[in-house]
Amino acid sequence: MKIVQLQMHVYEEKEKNLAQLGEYLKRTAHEQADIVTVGEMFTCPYQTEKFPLYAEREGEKSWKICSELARMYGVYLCAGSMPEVDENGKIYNTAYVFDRKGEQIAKHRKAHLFDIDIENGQYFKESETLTAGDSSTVFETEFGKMGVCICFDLRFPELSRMMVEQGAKMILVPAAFNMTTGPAHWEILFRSRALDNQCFVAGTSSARDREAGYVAWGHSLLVSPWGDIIEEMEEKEGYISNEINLDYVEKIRKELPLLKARRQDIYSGEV
Ligand SMILES: NC(=O)CCC(=O)C(=O)O
Repeated sequence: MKIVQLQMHVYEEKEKNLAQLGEYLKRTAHEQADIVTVGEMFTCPYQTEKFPLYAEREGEKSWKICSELARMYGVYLCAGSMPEVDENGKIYNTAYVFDRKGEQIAKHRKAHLFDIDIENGQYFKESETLTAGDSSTVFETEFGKMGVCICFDLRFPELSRMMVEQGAKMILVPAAFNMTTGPAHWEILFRSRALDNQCFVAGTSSARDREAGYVAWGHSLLVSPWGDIIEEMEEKEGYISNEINLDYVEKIRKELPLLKARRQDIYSGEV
C-alpha cells in the first residue's frame, strides 16, 4: 500500500487550510496513495485560546470537506486532527478517518492532553481549553487494521499496546512536536513505539513556522516494524510518499516473537 504524508503549513484562516489540503491531494494524485495523513490541528493554529474559536461539531463544514476529498480522490484520509466541540460545549483534539467513499470509519479524541512547562523551553497547556478523550482507536482497511492516536498520546506505551492488541499493524500519528522536545525525543519515541509493538508508525507533523505562536518541529516520518526510519522529512512543507507492505509486520513478529514472549503473569503481580 502507498502512504502519503502531507506536512503542510498552518494558516490563520481555516478555509485556507482546508483549501490547501485539496491542493495537496490534487498535487499528489499521481502518487496513487491508498492512505493520506496530515498533521495535528491542521485547520487551526496550535494555540489553546484558538481551539474553541475554530471548533466545529462532527459532520460540520471541515468534516464535510475532508469526507468529500477522501471520496473525490478515493483514498483513506486520516484528517489529522482539528478542534471538535460536542453537544455540551466541550472541546476535543479530534482526528477523523474517512474511507475511500468518504464515510467516517474512525474518530479519535486525543486521550492525553499535552501540558508542559520546561524551564527556558516549551510551555503549553492543552488542558486550559481541551477535554481528553477516553478510548483507543482502531479501524479496518483492506490492508489490515490500523490505529490512530494524536501526538502526546504516543508517549504512553499502554495506548499503542492497546491498539496493537486490537490488531493494528500500523499506527497513524498526527502530531506537532516543538523545538524543545522535537530534537530530543521525536525520532527515538517513534522508533521505540515501532520496536515495542513491531508495527509501522507514521508521524505526520505540520511544517515549521518560526513566526507561529507554537513552532512545530516538522520532521514527519515513517518507521518500520524493525525500527528503521523509512523516510523522514526536514522542517519545510511538502510531502513524503512510501510503498509499504503490512505483511512485513507478520514477518518481523514471527522472526522475533516479542508479543508472544510477554510474561503477563508477572507484570501485573505485586512487587
Ligand atoms: N502536540 C503535542 O501533543 C506535542 C507533544 C510534544 O511535543 C511532546 O514532546 O510530547
